[in-house]
Amino acid sequence: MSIQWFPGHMAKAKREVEEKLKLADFVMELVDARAPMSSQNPMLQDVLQQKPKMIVMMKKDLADDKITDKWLRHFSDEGVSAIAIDVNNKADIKRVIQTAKDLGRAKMDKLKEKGINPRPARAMIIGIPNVGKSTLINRLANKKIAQIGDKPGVTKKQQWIKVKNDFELLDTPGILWPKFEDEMVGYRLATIGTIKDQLLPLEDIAAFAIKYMKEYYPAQLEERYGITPEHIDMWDIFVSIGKQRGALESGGNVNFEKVADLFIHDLRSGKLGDMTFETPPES
Ligand SMILES: Nc1nc2c(ncn2[C@@H]2O[C@H](COP(=O)(O)OP(=O)(O)OP(=O)(O)O)[C@@H](O)[C@H]2O)c(=O)[nH]1
Repeated sequence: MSIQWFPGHMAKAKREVEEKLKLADFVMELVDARAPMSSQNPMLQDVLQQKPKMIVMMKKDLADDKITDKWLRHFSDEGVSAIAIDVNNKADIKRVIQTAKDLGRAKMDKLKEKGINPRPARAMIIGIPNVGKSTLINRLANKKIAQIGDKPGVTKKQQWIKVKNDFELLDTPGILWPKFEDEMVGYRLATIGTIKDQLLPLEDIAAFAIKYMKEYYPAQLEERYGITPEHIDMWDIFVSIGKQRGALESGGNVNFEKVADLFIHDLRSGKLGDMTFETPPES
């Protein structure tokens, strides 16, 4: 199944981002550390044109550290400065500020060479829904500015916030929607809770994630649900989880929807451990 956004919505979001971008010297592109490529927006590159950008891999506390390191090497090989952060870690926020300051300074030095008076560099945060844009803006601003929600699509409507004396940040982020030409992108984003659950059937999302875990994180599946490599059949796996966790209907049959719901809840809340659902192309 492929997911379609309304083309009108996407075009409007792109126009809005392009408008705001005119004001910014550089961009912080936020991606989810658990699916760093799928949570990038393919349109961003042509929207950005020549603007410098840094990538901030959000939610690293929920991702697999080994794969996060691989992604950081991948972005570095591509010549993009990237950092991985847990938004609730103060040292990580300092690293965001330092990386942004360096990127901004490079841009301002170029202006100085052209004889233009230096001023604080201006940054804008861009990312797909629910990636953590508002939370990061608030941490950088050191106060509550943007609306935060744990459901996609909460950020609404700007001024410049001074981030220490290092740079200025636009108080509203740019939202670009993910694109699902590859249905795997849709499944990865649904698994980590970035797209609305209504877009794909929950049982399909759970089946996708269980299959991925069987291949890459079998120990975590076994530890919580007793699912071993002998469990080959997805039906069998759902029944096992359902019986073990009491996801039953009144007649004692396993309720598949409940199983999918509790599994996805366990996964998103980190109860199944830290995981990443996408590896860099070369690995
Ligand atoms: N564990 C963890 N959670 C995070 C991190 N960053 C953000 N979150 C959570 O992710 C959820 C979404 O964050 P928001 O800041 O609302 O995301 P947004 O990108 O502004 O979302 P929209 O308004 O939908 O565009 C919230 O529940 C945050 O607490 C992080 O580094 N680690």
